[in-house]
Amino acid sequence: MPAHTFHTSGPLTGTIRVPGDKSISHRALMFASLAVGESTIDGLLEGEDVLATASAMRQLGAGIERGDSGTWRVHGVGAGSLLEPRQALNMGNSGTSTRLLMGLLASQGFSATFTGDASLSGRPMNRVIEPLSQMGANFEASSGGTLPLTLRGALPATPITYRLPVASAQVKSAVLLAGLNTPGITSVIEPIATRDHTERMLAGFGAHIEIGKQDGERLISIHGEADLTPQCVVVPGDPSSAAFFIVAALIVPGSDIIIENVGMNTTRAGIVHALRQMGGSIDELNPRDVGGESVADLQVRHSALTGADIDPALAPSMIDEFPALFVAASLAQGTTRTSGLEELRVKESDRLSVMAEALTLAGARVEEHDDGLTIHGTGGDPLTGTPESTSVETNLDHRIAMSMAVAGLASRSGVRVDDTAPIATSFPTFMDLLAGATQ
Ligand SMILES: O=C(O)C1=C[C@@H](OP(=O)(O)O)[C@@H](O)[C@H](O)C1
Ligand SMILES: C=C(OP(=O)(O)O)C(=O)O
Repeated sequence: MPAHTFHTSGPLTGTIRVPGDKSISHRALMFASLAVGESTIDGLLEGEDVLATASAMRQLGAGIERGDSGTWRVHGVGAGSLLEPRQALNMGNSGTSTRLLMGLLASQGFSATFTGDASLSGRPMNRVIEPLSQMGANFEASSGGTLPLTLRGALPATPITYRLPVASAQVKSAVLLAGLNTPGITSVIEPIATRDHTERMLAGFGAHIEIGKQDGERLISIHGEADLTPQCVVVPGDPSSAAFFIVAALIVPGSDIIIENVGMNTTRAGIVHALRQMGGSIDELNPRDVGGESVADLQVRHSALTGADIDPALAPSMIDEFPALFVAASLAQGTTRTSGLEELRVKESDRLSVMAEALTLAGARVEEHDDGLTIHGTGGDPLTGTPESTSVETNLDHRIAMSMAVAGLASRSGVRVDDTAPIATSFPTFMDLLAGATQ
């Protein structure tokens, strides 16, 4: 449990690159494992969550190696030819690995057991158990639908049309992945659009996938049984990781930094809109396309932020960025109100209550509601917490650790984060990049 105290820093300057997108990295490994032949992946995020996906796919029969140059090679076996794992699949801290793989295995003719760490073992799996049971899979789960759980796939599974009761890309993806090895058409209706990497990448791997509308709602249909073709995937930088450096540069006086190669897919870019609404200076340089995804270099300059009412419709496009946004709001002039964020309570930690408590300890004025936080900012003055450095509990949540690290940069007495180890799940180079950018 390495604790670390983050102190007021000099301005963030220079040019940095954040690691590859976590959502795209998981999917690249999974889809390449399903395509018969060799795929390559450049820019893969080598964080613990993605490595958990890699080791699960190896247990399921794929060949996966990292070359010396950092290119990953994946020898896929085919969507209908995965092997029964001999041991439980340990998903660590990763909800995405768990829910997407549950989908994938729901239409295979064998059983698999999923385990995870204390955080993951508290997260709701009924949201995927429900539609996958409709497709014919069987589940033995802890009461309340949590890990550890054992899934017995259905072969053949039954195609369904499923309307998402919660805006979740993981649930959407689980159903579509179950549909890959299911005869017929499996469809998901998405009343509120969520990140669309699964649809984009499955199409790129040659799956027959259609996107349309039904009663004004997004309808995604996959034709099984699918044959995927190997690809050379290039993973763009993760906007969710960039968010910590964007906020840090906005709140630390004198900062002017360039973050290269950041994914700007509109289903992920909500944080940039919200921070601009608060007066943040964020310029998109050199916009381009990388591997079918929009990418830009972001120039971010210190800005006098003002509080704002954040439109709840933005939530799905910045769901993992709210902890960082709350830090920006704590330093803004005036009040920021957020709502529609119930989903934050079922992430690696309850991100509404954990951030409310952590920021309050650090000296921010925060009110917690059922579905959001209201934050009264300092107007740019440093946060003034307890006289000794404020000690924050990470709760096995990487985004809490990194957000409070950023809060420490704008804090009079520093912020002590009790456990920085979870940062390695999504952003293993965070500490080094932060030290380099604030020199
Ligand atoms: O599909 C994905 O890659 C993800 C979807 C989101 O979760 P939900 O689907 O639970 O909203 C997000 O929080 C997670 O970090 C990654
Ligand atoms: C919620 C997150 O990830 P996951 O659901 O994959 O654990 C996250 O990275 O913030």
